[in-house]
Amino acid sequence: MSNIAKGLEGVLFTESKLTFINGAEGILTHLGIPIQEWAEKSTFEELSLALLDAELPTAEELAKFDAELRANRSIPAELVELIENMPRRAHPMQALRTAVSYLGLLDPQSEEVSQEARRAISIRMIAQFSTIIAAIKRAQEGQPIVAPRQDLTHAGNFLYMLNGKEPTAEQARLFDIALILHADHGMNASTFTAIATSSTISDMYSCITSAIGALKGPLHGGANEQVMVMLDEVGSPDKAAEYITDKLDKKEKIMGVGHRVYKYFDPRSRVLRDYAEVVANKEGRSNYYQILETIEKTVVDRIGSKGIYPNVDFYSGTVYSDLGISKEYFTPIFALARISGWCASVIEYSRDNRLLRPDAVYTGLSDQHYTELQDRQ
Ligand SMILES: CC(=O)SCCNC(=O)CCNC(=O)[C@H](O)C(C)(C)COP(=O)(O)OP(=O)(O)OC[C@H]1O[C@@H](n2cnc3c(N)ncnc32)[C@H](O)[C@@H]1OP(=O)(O)O
Ligand SMILES: O=C([O-])CC(=O)C(=O)O
Repeated sequence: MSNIAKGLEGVLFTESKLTFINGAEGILTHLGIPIQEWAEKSTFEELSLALLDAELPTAEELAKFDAELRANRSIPAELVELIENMPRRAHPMQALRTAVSYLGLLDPQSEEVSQEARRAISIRMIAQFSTIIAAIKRAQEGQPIVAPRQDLTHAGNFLYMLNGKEPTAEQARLFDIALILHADHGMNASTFTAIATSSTISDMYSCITSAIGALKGPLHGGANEQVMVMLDEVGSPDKAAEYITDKLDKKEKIMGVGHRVYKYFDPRSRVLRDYAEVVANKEGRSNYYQILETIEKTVVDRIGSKGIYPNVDFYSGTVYSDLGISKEYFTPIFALARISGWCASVIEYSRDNRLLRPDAVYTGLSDQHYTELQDRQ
């Protein structure tokens, strides 16, 4: 009987210097630095550069990178036109997948796979993801697309393009922290997908388009949207415990809890919970937070012993809601942050590439012969 690692659980397929996770204790570090410190002291721009180069940048390197990001925010007019003409009913993740694939068609460097080209394309994609996602939202809502500004931070400019008005410094910083928390997470399904694509020596746009497809599913990045669906279904805090108990009795999954690696609190969920609480204390928005608190308690009491605790997707939506972002855009926002981790991981793996090609235990028939169609039952 062969040993099958179902879901590749626990399989080590490469080495990485970027991200360390201790799932039993709920520890996450990038370049050895705890995620809480990145969230408190850094910026999305700095973490993105640190991941791309696998080292902490100097002030000069960061300033150069930041300037490159700002200079590359605009997207080609052909892509704006495509976004404006996309079907309104499309989910924004479908739209993002198509837009990124199209961006690859428009980039004359897209087929280059040297490390230098991969890095240059990564910088452009990190810069342009925010413009694409904001444009998709504006177009889907029938509003004019807002051109990027160079004088705002990455997070501030995204909120500006999304809402058509400049965010406060507090809003921009809150969003920056959310981006930091989502930027990278080891060999998660979408990063693995990006690496699997790059391992055939395919181009960056193909890697990232495949990663977007993997992130979209509700067992991965799509869970943040589903948490909001659940909150709306629950409706009020007094109904939350019964709702969860009922779901667990029926052996249904609760969205935003459980994780392949964390068997304790995902540290990112703790940071987001603190911000969600701040948001909750603002007038009129406490309902969601109170429902989440009750769900967390009910889940941990009932199945915490199985290692089921809130993950990063549990509290993020309440923070985004406060920034005026509707739930269909929660997963695109995840992609807006994870683009850095995807690009950095592809670059890291490509340095010493080996084709990814696992195997399956064959359980089908043997010693068969072809039966003519008319002779089959
Ligand atoms: C950014 C991210 O990708 S974070 C994850 C986002 N996804 C979600 O929030 C979706 C909800 N969560 C899940 O579906 C799962 O926890 C996953 C897919 C994330 C991880 O799943 P796995 O590692 O395959 O865990 P597995 O399915 O083996 O679960 C172990 C046990 O916990 C239970 N369990 C796991 N997650 C949940 C959940 N969300 N709700 C209820 N029970 C759960 C399983 O039913 C199983 O119980 P059993 O041993 O009695 O059969
Ligand atoms: O690591 C995982 O499997 C999922 C996750 O939390 C992430 O991608 O942020």
